Amino acid sequence: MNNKTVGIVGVGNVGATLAFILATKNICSTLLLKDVRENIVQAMALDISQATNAAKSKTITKPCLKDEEFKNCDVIVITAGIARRPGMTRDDLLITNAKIMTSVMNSITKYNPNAIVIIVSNPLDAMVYAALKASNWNRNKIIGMAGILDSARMSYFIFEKLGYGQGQIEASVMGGHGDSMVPLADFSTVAGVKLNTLLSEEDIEDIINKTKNGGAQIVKLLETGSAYYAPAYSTSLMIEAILEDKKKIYPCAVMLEGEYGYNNIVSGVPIMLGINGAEKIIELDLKDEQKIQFSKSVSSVQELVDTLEKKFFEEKKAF
Ligand SMILES: NC(=O)c1ccc[n+]([C@@H]2O[C@H](COP(=O)([O-])OP(=O)(O)OC[C@H]3O[C@@H](n4cnc5c(N)ncnc54)[C@H](O)[C@@H]3O)[C@@H](O)[C@H]2O)c1
Ligand SMILES: O=C(O)C[C@H](O)C(=O)O
Repeated sequence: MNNKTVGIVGVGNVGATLAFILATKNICSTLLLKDVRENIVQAMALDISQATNAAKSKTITKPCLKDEEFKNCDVIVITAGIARRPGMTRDDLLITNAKIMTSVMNSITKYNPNAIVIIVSNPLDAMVYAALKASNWNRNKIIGMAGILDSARMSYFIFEKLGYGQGQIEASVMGGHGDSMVPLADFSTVAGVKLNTLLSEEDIEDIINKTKNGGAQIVKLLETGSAYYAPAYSTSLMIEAILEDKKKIYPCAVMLEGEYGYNNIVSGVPIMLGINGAEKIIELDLKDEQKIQFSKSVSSVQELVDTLEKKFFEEKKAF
């Protein structure tokens, strides 16, 4: 058993599901939970602790009602914020969640100077930007979860189309976690076999569109919120890679400083995840068409960041 502490801020659907995975799978020794809803955070800590005992896992889960109790975390996951409902895009959550993200970052940085922070709240790339801006922390320490989820969705849609290959599919998605994300069919394989060997162009196009629409599809069916099992599981993979210094390559949202030709903007790219967070950014050799799509995706995140800068950070400075 390691001696690691993971903290989760926001124990709604994604946060509570993630807590359940971490505690029952014995991924950390201590799990700290925080939420503005104090009864919920206590209920989740009790329920998850009892599940942990059923699982004979050693993780200790604690609710934190005060800022100073939520301390010395190795990894912190932020899922705090509102989720979209049918008819909304993730971008509609921008200002509400930026306020929440800024207040959460202000409250956690003081007591957790060594933490690596994983952002889940949407709109994802803009929230990573807001968290970096609120904390002034280095870019390796604040990383967004989305690429693993989007790639898992793409893998599922490939399986759905083929009817075989589950467990052998490696799909790849980069760019922002929005409608203009960039599923990379060329970099996706089934047991090493390229997609275009197995599927027609039309089928691949259909998989790409379904992947881009994967979150909205679940929002429409759920009616009251958005997906949480696949998001929580994807986040747990990032946590394991960091805590165990696995140096695994995953698509995650990070601040670009020259990579792919972009600066001061967050986007999803393959990175190496280890004990220091985002330890390396990998630059794929993209084709011209993929570069154009990536550039459109970056531009849509840039629009959100510009709105944040004008409507949120400028206004905050004025007070
Ligand atoms: N990056 C991704 O791929 C991905 C995937 C799924 C969900 N999301 C996003 O994650 C967020 C959470 O989704 P969810 O389904 O868990 O929503 P949810 O409504 O079930 O949970 C959100 C939780 O945040 C809490 N919260 C709100 N303000 C807070 C604050 N200031 N401090 C602490 N806690 C606070 C709420 O009380 C609630 O328990 C949403 O923004 C959603 O869009 C992102
Ligand atoms: O779709 C959403 O709003 C939640 C999340 O970003 C997802 O992709 O499931």
